[in-house]
Amino acid sequence: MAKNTYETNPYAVELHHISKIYKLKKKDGQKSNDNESFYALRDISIKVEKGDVVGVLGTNGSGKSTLSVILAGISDIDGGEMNVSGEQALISINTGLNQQLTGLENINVKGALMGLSKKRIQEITEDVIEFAELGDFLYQPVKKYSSGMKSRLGFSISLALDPDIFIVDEALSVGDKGFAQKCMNRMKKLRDEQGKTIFFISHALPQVREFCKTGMWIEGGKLIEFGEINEVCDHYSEYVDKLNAMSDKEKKKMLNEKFEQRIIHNYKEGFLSKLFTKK
Ligand SMILES: Nc1ncnc2c1ncn2[C@@H]1O[C@H](COP(=O)(O)OP(=O)(O)OP(=O)(O)O)[C@@H](O)[C@H]1O
Repeated sequence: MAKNTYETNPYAVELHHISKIYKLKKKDGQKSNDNESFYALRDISIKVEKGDVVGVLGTNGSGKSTLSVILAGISDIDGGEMNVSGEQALISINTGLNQQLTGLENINVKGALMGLSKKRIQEITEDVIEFAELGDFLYQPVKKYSSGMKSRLGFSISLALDPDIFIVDEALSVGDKGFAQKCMNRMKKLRDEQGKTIFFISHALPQVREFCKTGMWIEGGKLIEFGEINEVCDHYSEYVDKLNAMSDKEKKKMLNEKFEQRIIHNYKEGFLSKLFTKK
């Protein structure tokens, strides 16, 4: 369903009514024919111009990571249409590294999977060695890495692969301050000197305001606002302040209501594709 178009298209990413559905585990006593599923994302449409830097906001469980794997082409959508112009790379805490392989082997596997030449893989390896600053840990299996070290490796590999579209999902939150700053400086260069398209998923609002041009706020799997970054951040902050002012009882009630609204009873495979996908 995801198309990759390289022609002179002003948009890096176009989402037309996309939805993502997860199956819910059966509750005790639930009948086997009561097929319940859950909207992780529902009917989201946006157009992101090439070179835009989009800050993705939303409270826990709102659907940001689900969106990141969809944008990266790792996860399929269940309805709607997605057009992507260019190569994408996801940088996240779960970086998709093979835990059994060493850091160096991971670079080789990634390069080989992408069909790169030996020479290109060698260049990428040198870039990763320089940027990640992992020293001899590169010869150790990734399962022996700390989460910050995995983030260093994942970030460095994605940078070296030089994609057109970066999707950065909370990746800086586990790195130490020095490395996070180094990554931020590099991302600013990608934005200002190379005109890369970046999706930046983060709960760090001051950083989002400073770095991004456009804001995308999702809540309960739905798109609430897509627009100028400071406006979207202001509205999102007001919402978070209101949530914080609620009593525990009110919060619980609201969370349960949000959850209920996302449930699809008697879900039938493929019904969304029929509803939303343009023929
Ligand atoms: N593989 C899965 N199977 C079932 N449900 C899932 C799966 N992955 C995510 N979900 C659910 O989908 C919803 C969206 O999750 P997602 O991880 O995208 O949220 P998020 O906005 O990234 O949250 P956070 O800020 O906590 O990282 C959540 O309710 C989550 O429980």
